[in-house]
Amino acid sequence: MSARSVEDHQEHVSGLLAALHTLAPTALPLTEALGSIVSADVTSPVDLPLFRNSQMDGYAVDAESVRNTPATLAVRGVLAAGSGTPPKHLVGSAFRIMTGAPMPEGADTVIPVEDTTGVSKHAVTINRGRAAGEFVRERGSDITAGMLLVREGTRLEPRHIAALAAVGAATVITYTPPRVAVITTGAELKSAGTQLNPGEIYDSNGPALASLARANGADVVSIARSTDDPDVFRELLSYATSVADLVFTSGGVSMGDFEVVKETLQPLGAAFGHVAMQPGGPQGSAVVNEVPILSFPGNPVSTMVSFEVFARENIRRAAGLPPIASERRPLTAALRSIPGKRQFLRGRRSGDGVEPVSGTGSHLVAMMAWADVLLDIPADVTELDAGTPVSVIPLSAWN
Ligand SMILES: Nc1nc2c(c(=O)[nH]1)N[C@H]1C(S)=C(S)[C@@H](COP(=O)(O)OP(=O)(O)OC[C@H]3O[C@@H](n4cnc5c(N)ncnc54)[C@H](O)[C@@H]3O)O[C@H]1N2
Ligand code: MOO
Repeated sequence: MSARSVEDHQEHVSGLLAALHTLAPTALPLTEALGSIVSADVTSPVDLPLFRNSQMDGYAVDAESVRNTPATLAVRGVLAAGSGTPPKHLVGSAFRIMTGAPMPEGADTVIPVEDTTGVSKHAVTINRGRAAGEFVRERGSDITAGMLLVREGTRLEPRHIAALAAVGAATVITYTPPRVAVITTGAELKSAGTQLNPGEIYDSNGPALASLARANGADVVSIARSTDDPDVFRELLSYATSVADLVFTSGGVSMGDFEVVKETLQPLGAAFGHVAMQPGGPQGSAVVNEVPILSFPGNPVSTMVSFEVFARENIRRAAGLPPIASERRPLTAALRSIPGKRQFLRGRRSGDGVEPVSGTGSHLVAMMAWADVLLDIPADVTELDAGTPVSVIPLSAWN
C-alpha cells in the first residue's frame, strides 16, 4: 500500500468491515436482553390494558345509580383479578371488585371500598358517588395494538423490558455485537500485575483495544499476546479468526528487525503502508480466513488513535450504536502542528473551548488519560492561534 490520506484509509477500512453490518440479528430472551440494542422498531401486538378493569378495590356500579348518596345496592358477587370473562352488570346493582379484575359489562364506575359501608354479603351502602369512568382502566388506554412500543436503536433499560413483557413478548430482536479478538505483539510485553525483567514493559494495548471495542458495543471474545516468533503469532491468528468477526493486532508493523505482524501477514496478501497522520502513521490490513484484520502500530497512543479514527464508527454502527459526532471548539492556547500529516493531538474540553494537554509523542499513554478529546488538525495546518475553532473528536464512548 502506498502512502494514503486518512480519508482514503478510512474508506478502505470501512470496505473491509462491511460484513460487520450484515450480521444476523439475535433474538434474546427478555431476561437476558438488558443493555442490548433493539435492531428494529417493536410495535405492540396487543392493546394495553388488555381489557377494561378496575383501578381500585371496591364496588363496580353504574354512575347513574349512585348519583344520590347514600345508596344501598344489591351485591351480586365478588370479582377477583384473574377472574375470567366478566359478568353482565345489572343497572342499580353492584359487584364487589378487586384492583385488576375485569369490569362487569355495562358497569362504568368503581366506588373505592373506603367510600362504602358493608351492609351484608349481599348489599352495600355507597356513601359517595363518582362520575362515569372513574377508577376504570379502559382497554388500550396505555397503548393500542400496532403502536410503536420500543424504537430501533434503543439500549434496553428495565422500563423497556417491563413494557415488552407486558405485551407478552418473550424475546426481543437485537443487534448482534460484532465479535472482536485482540492480539498484541512484542517480546518486551508482560501482563500488568507480573514481575518485569530489565527492558520489559507492561502490555497496555491489549487492555486498551479490548476496552475500546467493548465500550463501542463489541463482544470481545479473545485477548492474546504474541512473542516476535511468527509461529506463535500464526497460531494465535488462526484461533482469533476462528472466533471473531474482526481481529485487531498491535505492534510489529514498522521498519524494525522483528516485525512479526508484517512478516506473517504480508505473504497472506496484507497491505502495509503509511497513512499521512500522526500518531498512527504505519497501518496494515488484511483478510485472513475471511475475517478482516486491522494491524495498528504498537505505540500506545498510536494504537488508541488508530482505533478511534478507523475502527470506532464501524463497530458502533454494527452494534447499533449512534455515531459520535465531532465538535467544534475554540483553542484555549496556540499550537503548532507537523506539516503534511493530519495530527490527532490530545485535548481536554475547558468551558466552551479546548486545551491541548500533551506533547505529540505517541508513547505518552498516561497523558492520554487526561484527554477527553482528540484535536483533529488538518494536514496543511502548521500553526493555530488561541481562539481558533478546531474540530475535536470526543473520546468517551458513553454519552
Ligand atoms: N525506522 C523507523 N522506525 C519507526 C518508524 C518509521 O517510520 N521508521 N515509525 C515509528 C512509528 S511512527 C511507530 S507508530 C512505530 C510503530 O511500530 P510497530 O507497530 O512496529 O510497533 P513496535 O515496534 O512493536 O512497538 C512500538 C513501541 O510501542 C511499544 N508497544 C508495542 N506494543 C505495546 C503494547 N501492547 N503495550 C504497550 N506498549 C507497546 C513498544 O514497546 C515500542 O516502544 O514505529 C516507529 N519506528
Ligand atoms: O505513527 Mo507513530 O504512531 O507516530 O508513533
